[in-house]
Amino acid sequence: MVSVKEEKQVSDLVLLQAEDIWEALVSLGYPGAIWKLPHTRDIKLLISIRDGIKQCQPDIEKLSPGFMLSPFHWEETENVSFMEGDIIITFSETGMLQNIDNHIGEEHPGFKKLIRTALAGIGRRSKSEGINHFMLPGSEDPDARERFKRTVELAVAAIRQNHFHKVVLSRTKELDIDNNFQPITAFQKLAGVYPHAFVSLVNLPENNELWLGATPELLVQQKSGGEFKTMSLAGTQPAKNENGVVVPKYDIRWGEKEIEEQALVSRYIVECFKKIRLREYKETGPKTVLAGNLYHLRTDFEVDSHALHFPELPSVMLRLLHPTSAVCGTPKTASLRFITDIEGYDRSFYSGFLGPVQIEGDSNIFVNLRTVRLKDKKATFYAGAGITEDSIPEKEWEETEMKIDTLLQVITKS
Ligand SMILES: C=C(O[C@@H]1C=C(C(=O)O)C=C[C@H]1O)C(=O)O
Repeated sequence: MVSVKEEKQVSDLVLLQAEDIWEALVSLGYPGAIWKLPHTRDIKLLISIRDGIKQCQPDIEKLSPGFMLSPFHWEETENVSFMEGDIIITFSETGMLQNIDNHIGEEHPGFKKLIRTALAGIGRRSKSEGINHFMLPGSEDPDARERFKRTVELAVAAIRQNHFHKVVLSRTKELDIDNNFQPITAFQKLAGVYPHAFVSLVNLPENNELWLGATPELLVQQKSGGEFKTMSLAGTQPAKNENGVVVPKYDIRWGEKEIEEQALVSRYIVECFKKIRLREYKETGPKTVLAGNLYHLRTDFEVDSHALHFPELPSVMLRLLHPTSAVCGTPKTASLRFITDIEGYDRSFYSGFLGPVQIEGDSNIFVNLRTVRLKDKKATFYAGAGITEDSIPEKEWEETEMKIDTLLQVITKS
């Protein structure tokens, strides 16, 4: 028998918005992720109640519905972090609850606690206005720019000595977070502003951190109908002119450096296909694509994995692709060694991969770019730039600033 109180709870569920459930899962310490796929309207929220964050092999085609996450430093035989989709909730673009897919049953105490906490939070809903709550540091680390430029100079010298062809060097920018900053509000804002990106917010209670991002780069997509997709994305220039107006795509011209840099990523992907003797792929591009405040060059690669009777293609390719030369370099081993020795910090989940697996039969794994880690009242932004023989250190620094601005400009603007 359902009690009157419980009946009321069920009817109240429709009142719940994404932010109510997000706040509840964070306060209860459940791992979870909320995301919006490019070119879709729905927002999905996944909560892992029973097992916390598991470690497993990224066998995409064999996994149950969940959310996968890996740091940059990951080798093909290692496990990745995986959140089982105990509860998967769909919200409309405006945050209204549309569907609850509950894999643990209505009577599960964890589920009941989540709903009770979320319902109690309705009254405390945050306002989406005025989220300008990052505190810019009074004086930015004056050495950061010079340090980064020195690493670029070292990379260019190593390239000229033929140690490798390309390396992606990255850095961080750290800001203090005000107590009123709401990550979920920032997520909603990014999801509204960047329809072409994979926008996500991930709660990792074991690490006491959240990751928020709006990445333009797909690593591996596998649809239930057999469509497999990956892409090479590189080459960067600002999308707006000096007057703040977006320059139309057809007016964008690319220099030799960017064309070569992106071609190296495409070549790397083709090499991965060659390793598994896969010749039946469709290659489209390169074309100019908008990603927030930036333009990039992109080539799409598509395969029909059903026609090839190759169900394990997504996990085979994930293992071959990561880290691609869009975030690491070519050749892989030498550029990775250079990053480990010279970059001077731990990338953590930045330039790793993340995304939903087997949700309604589809898996969408992205490269974790344009991302910020929220931890201990500090926001750490991450960005990198592809270094080739022709790199100019000052321009590479500016590129990382622009990439950091993709998030910063949106989430600090009220
Ligand atoms: C490394 C990043 O971006 C990657 C590097 C790019 C480049 O070097 O031009 C462009 C897009 C991404 O593949 C980043 O956003 O931090």
